[in-house]
Amino acid sequence: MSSSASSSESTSSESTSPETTSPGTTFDVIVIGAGAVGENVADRAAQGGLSTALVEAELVGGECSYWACMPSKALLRSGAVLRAAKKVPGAREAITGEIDVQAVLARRNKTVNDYQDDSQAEWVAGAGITLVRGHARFTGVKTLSVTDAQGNVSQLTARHAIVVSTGSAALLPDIPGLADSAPWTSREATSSQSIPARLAIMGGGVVGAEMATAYATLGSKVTVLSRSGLLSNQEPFAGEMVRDALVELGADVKIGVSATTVSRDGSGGAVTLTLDDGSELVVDELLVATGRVPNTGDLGLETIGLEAHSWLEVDDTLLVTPGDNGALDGDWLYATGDVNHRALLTHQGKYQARAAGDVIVARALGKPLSTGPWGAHVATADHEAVPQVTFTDPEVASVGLTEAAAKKAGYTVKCVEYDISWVAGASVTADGYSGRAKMVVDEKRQVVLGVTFVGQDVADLLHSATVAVVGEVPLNRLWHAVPSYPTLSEVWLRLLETYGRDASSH
Ligand SMILES: Cc1cc2nc3c(=O)[nH]c(=O)nc-3n(C[C@H](O)[C@H](O)[C@H](O)COP(=O)(O)OP(=O)(O)OC[C@H]3O[C@@H](n4cnc5c(N)ncnc54)[C@H](O)[C@@H]3O)c2cc1C
Ligand SMILES: NC(=O)c1ccc[n+]([C@@H]2O[C@H](COP(=O)([O-])OP(=O)(O)OC[C@H]3O[C@@H](n4cnc5c(N)ncnc54)[C@H](O)[C@@H]3O)[C@@H](O)[C@H]2O)c1
Repeated sequence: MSSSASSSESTSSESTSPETTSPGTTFDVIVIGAGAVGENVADRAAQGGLSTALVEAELVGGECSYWACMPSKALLRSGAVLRAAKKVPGAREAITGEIDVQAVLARRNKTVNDYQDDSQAEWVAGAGITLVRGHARFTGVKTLSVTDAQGNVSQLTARHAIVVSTGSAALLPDIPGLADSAPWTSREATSSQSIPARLAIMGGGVVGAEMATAYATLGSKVTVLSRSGLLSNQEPFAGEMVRDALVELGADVKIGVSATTVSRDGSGGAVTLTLDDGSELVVDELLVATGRVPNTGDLGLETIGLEAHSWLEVDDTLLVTPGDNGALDGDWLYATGDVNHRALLTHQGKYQARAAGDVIVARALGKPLSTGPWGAHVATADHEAVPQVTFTDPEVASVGLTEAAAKKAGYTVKCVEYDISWVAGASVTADGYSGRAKMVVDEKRQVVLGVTFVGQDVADLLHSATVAVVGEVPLNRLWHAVPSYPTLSEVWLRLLETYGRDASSH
C-alpha cells in the first residue's frame, strides 16, 4: 500500500545485508515502526544503497492503513456519494433506498485488507528492506532489542542511523471514570463492525468531526461535546459550516460543554456522562477524540538520555535535537511522522520520510547535503505550508496559515473571502451548493500565506493552493494561472478579483 513501491538492493560496499535476523545483527539503518512514514524512510534508505531493517510490533502499514485515514475515509465515502447524488436532479430520482450500512462496513473491511498485512510485508521484502517483527526498545547508543510475539529477544545495531517512526495513540483525558468505562478511541471508531444506536463524541477536532459525520450518516444518534468550536485550528467559518451540516444530519453538537464524570453499566452496558452544564447524557458508546500522545512510553528512551512518553523534537533534517545529551552525538537518531509532533498527518510524515531517508544516505556516504530552506534534505513545509483535508460534508481543505495564525506569526495580512456557490462550477456540481473560500495574503511580499476551501468536492482543489503557497507565487503571476470553466477552481479568479489587481506592480 506504500506509495513508492520501487525495489532496491543493499549494495553499498560498506553494507552488510543479512538474510535473517539473529542476535547481534547489524544494519546501516534501522527504522522503528512500519507505518506509512517508517516504510517510506526505509525505502529511501534502501534505495540509497544502505542495508535497512524495519521493525514493526503490529501490522505493517500502521495506523493510517488499518485504524485511521483509510478506514475512516471508507466509512465516510458512501454517505458523501449519496448526498452528492441527492443534490443533482435526474440522479436523485434514481435513488430508491437508504444507505446500506452492512455494505459500507464490508467495503471498509476490504479497504483495510481484513486487518492482514501480507501485501505490505511483501512490498517491504520487494523493496530490499529486512522486516523484523516485534517490539523495539533502545538498549543504548545505536542499539536496540526486539521482542517478538513469542517473547524471543534479538539485538540489532545500526552503523549509521536509527529512525523512530512509532506514531501516536489516542489521548484519554483525566476525567473521573473515563478510563474504566471502556471508551472507544479512533481505533474502535474506525474498526467497529456495528453501528451504536447512541454515540457520544468527546472532542470537536478532526477525528470528532469526521466520525460524527460518518456515524450520523450510518444511523447513530450522535452527540458531540466540544469545548471550543469545531475544528478550532481552522478558519472559524469552517467549523461553523461543519456544525450546521452535522445538525442537519441529526447530530446534537454541544459547544462549550465538557464531561465531568463518566461511568458504564457493567460490561457492555450504557455509558452515562455528567456534563458541566448540569445535564446527563446516556449513550451506548463514547468515542474519545481529544488529541494524541506519542508512542514513546515503552521504547527504552531512558537508555539514551531521553524521557519516556515525550514527543521527539527534531530539526529540519529530522535529527532529534540533542541539547546537551551526549548520547545523541554523531547525528544518528532521527524521528519522523507523528512521533515528532510537527504535523500529525500521513502525507506530511511521508514528506519528512523522504527528506530523512535521503539525508541519512547522504551523511552515511559523505555526499553533499542540501539543508537550506526548501532543500532536498529538510522538511521546510512543516512550518507554514501544511495541507490538510478534513473529510466532513462539506469538506474542509486548507493549507498554510489561517488569518489568526498569520497575524500571530507577525505577518501583515489582507484576507479575502468568497462564496463558492457563486462560481459556475458550483452550480454544475450540485443544486444548492454551499461553500466558502478564504485567502490570506502577505501584504508585504504579495504572496499567498494560506487558503481555506469549505464545500463539496473541494479536496482536490487544495493542491493548487499548496503549490501557490510553497512556490510563493506572486499574486500578479497568479492572475495568469487561468482556471478552467466551469470548474470549482474559478474560485481562485474570484478571490483575486476580490483582493484587487495592482496594475502598477506588473
Ligand atoms: C481516525 C484518524 C483518521 C486520520 N485520517 C487521516 C487522513 O485522512 N489523512 C492524513 O493525512 N492523516 C490522517 N490521520 C493521521 C495519520 O493517521 C497519522 O498522521 C499517521 O498514521 C502517522 O504515521 P506514522 O507512520 O508516523 O505512525 P503510525 O501509522 O502510528 O505507525 C507507527 C507504527 O509503529 C509501530 N510501533 C510503535 N512502537 C513500536 C515499537 N516500540 N517497536 C516496533 N514498532 C512500533 C506501530 O505498531 C505502528 O505500526 C488520521 C488519524 C486518525 C486517528
Ligand atoms: N483528515 C485528516 O487529515 C485527519 C483525520 C483525523 C485525524 N487527523 C489527525 O489526527 C490528529 C488527532 O486528531 P484529534 O481529532 O484526536 O485531535 P485534535 O487535536 O484535532 O482535536 C482534539 C480536540 O479535542 C478537544 N479536547 C481536548 N481535551 C478535551 C476534553 N477533555 N473534552 C472535550 N474536548 C477536548 C481539543 O480542544 C480539540 O479541539 C490530528 O492532529 C489530525 O491532524 C487527521
